Amino acid sequence: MIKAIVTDIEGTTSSIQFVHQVLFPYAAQNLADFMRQQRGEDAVEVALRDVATDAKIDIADTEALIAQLLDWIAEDKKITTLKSLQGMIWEYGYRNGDFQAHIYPDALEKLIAWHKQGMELYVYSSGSIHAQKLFFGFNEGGDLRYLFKNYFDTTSGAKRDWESYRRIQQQINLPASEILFLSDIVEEVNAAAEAGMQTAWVQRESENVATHPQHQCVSNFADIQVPQ
Ligand SMILES: CSCCC(=O)C(=O)COP(=O)(O)O
Ligand SMILES: [Mg+2]
Repeated sequence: MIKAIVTDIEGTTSSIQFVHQVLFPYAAQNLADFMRQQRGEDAVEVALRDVATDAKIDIADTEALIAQLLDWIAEDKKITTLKSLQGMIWEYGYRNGDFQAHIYPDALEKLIAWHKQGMELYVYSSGSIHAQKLFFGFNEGGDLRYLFKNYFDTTSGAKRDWESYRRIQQQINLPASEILFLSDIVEEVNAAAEAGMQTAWVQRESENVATHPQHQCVSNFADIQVPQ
């Protein structure tokens, strides 16, 4: 019996291209202006203090902090403080109508159907919770935030670490076996399975879907089985 579904975003509900060709470049292009305008704001300073400590940079050296953050964006680092700052920058783009977040039609259809059936839906992404709410709030499918009961990010831990899924399961407050986790990254579904969750490995761009003994293996949401 599945009572809750937790989904990844990039590569699962939505295309990798949108994240890598729209969101990441927007953050990179607007980072310097954002930093120069927003230094002094509490949330920005909290994030920058972590960046300065992690990278051993003087907190007063704005240009060095910008250079470090640009390197991390280019390397697609899933660092919580970077993700927090990216979310703040994306907010301008979404609110300005520069872009809307992508969602695959099969994901949209299934998420709506599962929600109507009373399934609890959650998101677990490396993007900050603020960024996730923007993603589903300013979405090609409309404002989809009503679909989700809660959101988890890397403050619950890294997505390839099984203990992160244990923490999420405790927050959801259901037995792990009643939670289905969806992701395009096999290491993430492996970690969720290690924590006892049911899993579906979503392989969107694959001509031939690889099989796996522990996971449902699908190419889109229409093929996901949800025993109820
Ligand atoms: C919240 S949308 C931006 C996604 C993002 O920043 C990212 O790194 C994608 O990570 P995911 O865990 O969704 O694959
Ligand atoms: Mg993903």
